[in-house]
Amino acid sequence: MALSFAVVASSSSIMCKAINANNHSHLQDLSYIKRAALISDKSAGFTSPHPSFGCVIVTPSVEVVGEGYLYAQGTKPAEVLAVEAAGERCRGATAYVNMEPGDCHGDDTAVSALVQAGITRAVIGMRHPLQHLRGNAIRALRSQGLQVDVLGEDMQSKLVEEARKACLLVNLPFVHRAASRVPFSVLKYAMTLDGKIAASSGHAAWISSKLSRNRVFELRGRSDAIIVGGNTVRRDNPRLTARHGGGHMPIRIVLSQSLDLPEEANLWDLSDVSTVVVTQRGARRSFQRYLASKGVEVVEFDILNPRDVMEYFHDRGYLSILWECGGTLAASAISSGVIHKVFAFVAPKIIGGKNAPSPVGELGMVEMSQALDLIDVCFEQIGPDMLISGFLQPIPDLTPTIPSEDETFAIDPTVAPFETSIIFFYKTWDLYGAFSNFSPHPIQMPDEDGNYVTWFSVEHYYQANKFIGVSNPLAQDCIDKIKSAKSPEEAARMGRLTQRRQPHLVRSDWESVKIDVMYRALKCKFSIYPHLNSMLLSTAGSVLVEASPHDLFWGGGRDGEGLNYLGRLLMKLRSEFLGESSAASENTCIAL
Ligand SMILES: NC(=O)C1=CN([C@@H]2O[C@H](COP(=O)(O)OP(=O)(O)OC[C@H]3O[C@@H](n4cnc5c(N)ncnc54)[C@H](OP(=O)(O)O)[C@@H]3O)[C@@H](O)[C@H]2O)C=CC1
Ligand SMILES: Nc1c(N[C@@H]2O[C@H](COP(=O)(O)O)[C@@H](O)[C@H]2O)[nH]c(=O)[nH]c1=O
Repeated sequence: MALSFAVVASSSSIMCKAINANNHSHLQDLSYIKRAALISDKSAGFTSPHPSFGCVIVTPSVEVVGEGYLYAQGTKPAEVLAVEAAGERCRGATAYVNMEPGDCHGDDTAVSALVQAGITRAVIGMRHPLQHLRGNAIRALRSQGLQVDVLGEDMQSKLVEEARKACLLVNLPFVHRAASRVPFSVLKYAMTLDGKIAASSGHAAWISSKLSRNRVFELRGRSDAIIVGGNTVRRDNPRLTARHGGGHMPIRIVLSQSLDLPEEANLWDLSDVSTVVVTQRGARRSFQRYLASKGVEVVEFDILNPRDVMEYFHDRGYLSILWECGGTLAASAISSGVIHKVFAFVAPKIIGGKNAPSPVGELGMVEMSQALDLIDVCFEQIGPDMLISGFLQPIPDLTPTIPSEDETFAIDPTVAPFETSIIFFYKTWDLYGAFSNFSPHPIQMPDEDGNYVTWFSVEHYYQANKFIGVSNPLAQDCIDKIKSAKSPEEAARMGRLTQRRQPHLVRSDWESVKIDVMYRALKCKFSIYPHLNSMLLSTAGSVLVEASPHDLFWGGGRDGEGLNYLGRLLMKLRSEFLGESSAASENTCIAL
């Protein structure tokens, strides 16, 4: 009897231990997934726009041996960096990633890095939000024998939901991109305790404290664009730059129907970053020309409403927008349903004033029951101010809009999508992202002395070529900087900024040679990567269009008014590849 009791006792304690151990490892899993989400956010504010990926590698003895995060599109994937850091200790280890790797370029760098390193288990915070990538990496990892646990699918609990939410939040702009046709938008304002965003004179500098305004610089640095209305430009003459030291600068957008804007304004100074003025078709044409002469881009709309404007910027690839307008435009944006989150800085000050403006103008509501309730509200004290933030709309649930793993297709040149008669491509994360100059495919091109030089992407090579052959040493400096730019986006920014600020450094024949420069770079790219070559060939019969709504030279424009030179060059190459193998003998690049 005593013996059997002892047996029962010991088997139940073994069971308890097993449950505790399971629970413990479950909690560990969640803490490492949260860590992956946290580190994935490290690149926010440095480059844009791109999704955030983080990877943490943990050994069976529960030691973190490698971590990595994606710095920008086109840089080393988080998984590769983490595997490199962990080295041999990857064998038998678990990789935690906040989001399923999304290999949009026809290769499978992230997946193969994990497989080849000997990782045996992967825990994934969420499936990739984009339909054409969703499930691919999970399937590939499983087919290579890894145990793959996806939060919310293979692991479920209240705590799992919490960790999954951390993963969703860190990529919220990207989740929105997958779920809707407008970018993720945040309305930010600073108001006094009595709810005014300016005195009745319109004076507003400053309501919130310096500490709060520094936080605004950070918010700006995490956004792709900042929007204000015409009145704020007239009244505040804002700069709207992210001045918290280095990092990414969002573009500035002004919405003005009348275009009755000042001739001199800080926003027309483009030395740090560009400005786009969005207006009603036909408004003050002479002022439009004036702005254009200063390099300010003007975009016309038939009817200027926030939803159309947001759809346009979505098509331009913007993921997140910060609205820093006054109450008039804020009300219009909220009514149009394009604002997703609010950041309200409340300063302990009272200014009074019957006509002093408030953060949100007329919404047409008459009863408190109509008020919009914020979701997931947070309160944070910043110096003397209180920051209240919350969502106006729930986080999109992608599940119903995205087919299951089995329904999605791999990028396979033989299947239906390539049969459409017009194939649009633009951002690297899109289905045909590998056609973009920004896709991370290094090329080797001969320099002026015929020596082969490696460029991280076609965009790096193209931007650097603007300054080649110019005797000024600053031009060579610029080439060197572009060459070592960490991402194609950074290379583009450097090249465009130098061209704008120091036009004398641009080679005099640039306009006449740029198409050829691009052609040679593309030819190299599509010659040396067999999977890109077959993807290009598989589009035979379709028109290729770079779906840039604003680049009217390389892209197709909003309504097909663009010259689409990038699409044309790709189609020319495709004909050459299809037509003759002799083209290979003329190749000006070597295989990598
Ligand atoms: N404390 C704070 O956080 C902030 C305070 N402010 C203060 O707010 C005041 C300005 O507020 P407000 O007048 O509301 O300024 P807004 O920034 O909201 O500008 C309104 C203007 O936006 C343009 N607009 C374009 N499309 C639309 C549309 N669909 N709906 C509405 N407007 C559109 C119009 O410009 P146009 O007339 O050119 O056609 C309109 O007059 C200033 O005193 C400023 O200092 C401003 C921002 C933040
Ligand atoms: N007055 C006010 C804000 N106002 C916003 O900041 C803009 C000025 O930006 P900049 O020129 O870059 O410093 C201004 O046009 C308006 O959009 N913001 C705040 O955080 N706190 C404040 O008290």
